[in-house]
Amino acid sequence: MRDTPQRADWREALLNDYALAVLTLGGVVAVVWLAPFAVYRALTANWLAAASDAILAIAIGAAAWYAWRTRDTRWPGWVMAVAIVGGIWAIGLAAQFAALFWAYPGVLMNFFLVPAPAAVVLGAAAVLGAAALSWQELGGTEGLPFFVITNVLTGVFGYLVSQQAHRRIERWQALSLLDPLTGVGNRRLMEVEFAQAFRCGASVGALAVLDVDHFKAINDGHGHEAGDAVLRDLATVVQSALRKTDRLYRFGGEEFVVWLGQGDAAAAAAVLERIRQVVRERVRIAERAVTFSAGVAVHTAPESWQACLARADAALYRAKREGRDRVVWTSPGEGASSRT
Ligand SMILES: Nc1nc2c(ncn2[C@@H]2O[C@H](COP(=O)(O)OP(=O)(O)OP(=O)(O)O)[C@@H](O)[C@H]2O)c(=O)[nH]1
Repeated sequence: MRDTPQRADWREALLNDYALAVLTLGGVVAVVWLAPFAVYRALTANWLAAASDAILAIAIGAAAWYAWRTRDTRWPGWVMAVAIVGGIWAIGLAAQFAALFWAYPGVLMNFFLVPAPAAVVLGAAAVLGAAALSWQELGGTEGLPFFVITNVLTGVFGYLVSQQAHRRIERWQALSLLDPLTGVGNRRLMEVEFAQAFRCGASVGALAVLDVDHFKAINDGHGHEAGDAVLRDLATVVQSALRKTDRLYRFGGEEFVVWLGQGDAAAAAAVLERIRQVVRERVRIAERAVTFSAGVAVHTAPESWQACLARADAALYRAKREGRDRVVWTSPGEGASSRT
């Protein structure tokens, strides 16, 4: 039987994003373990334990829910990591020897939720805090070293595996999501980021498609390597003119996409004007300025990114037809307007 798209989607998300997988695991524990325990403690009038179980269940459950909704695991990761420390302390405070075994998955999970130094600090705080609070249950100096050393080993294992996973992901991202010639994001990264940004249905700024003018002539006249150097210079120069919130992608060939994610059309126009100026000043081939044409579309929700990009592309073709070295704007319902 073939997977439905939704099923394949959540399975892919779990397999590809280990922070999301760990948050999901935490969410499951919160729902099937902590929440029933909170109810049980309340029914047996153990109010403090009921309250702490309920707080943990809500915090971890909400973090997992938020991560699934937004696919953003940064804040949920922190919430769950801190909740884990709180939970382990609560176990120490309640002096429940058997429940101290929760420390091991907790220490391990934190390495997949927050950066390694934070996971080390949180893990140490959780284990030492719980050990100090359950000194008696651990058998004092007899049990304590075992508890600490086995947790340290768990932490070292978590550190090694999470660091290897991080490195692999970084390498994979560099190979699959960055353009090897210019170092900027490639079309695949653009699609991933646009799908993420446009999914909430709000307006996300403006998209511009930039295309180097007469690039074939540059290649034919100066060689393919000189053409490559122009593309590299152009990417560096455009990147330097962008704001922190803007994104640059190589769409393919001599075509780039700029996502001007913040501010209104006037702010986007100012950035594009800056780009035009710096490219003209700093990207040269045999002392001659290299120019580009651009089409820009201001996004209006709920337009899809594909439709927005198609409008920017249509505007680019108008810029080429009108003589190149210019920026043509279009917005939904309006005809394209030209600014050189
Ligand atoms: N050096 C180099 N050339 C490339 C690369 N990718 C595509 N090209 C070349 O880019 C050129 C694009 O040419 P055209 O599509 O005719 O466009 P153009 O000459 O820039 O003309 P206009 O866009 O109409 O101004 C082709 O010659 C491609 O071979 C690349 O990675 N490096």
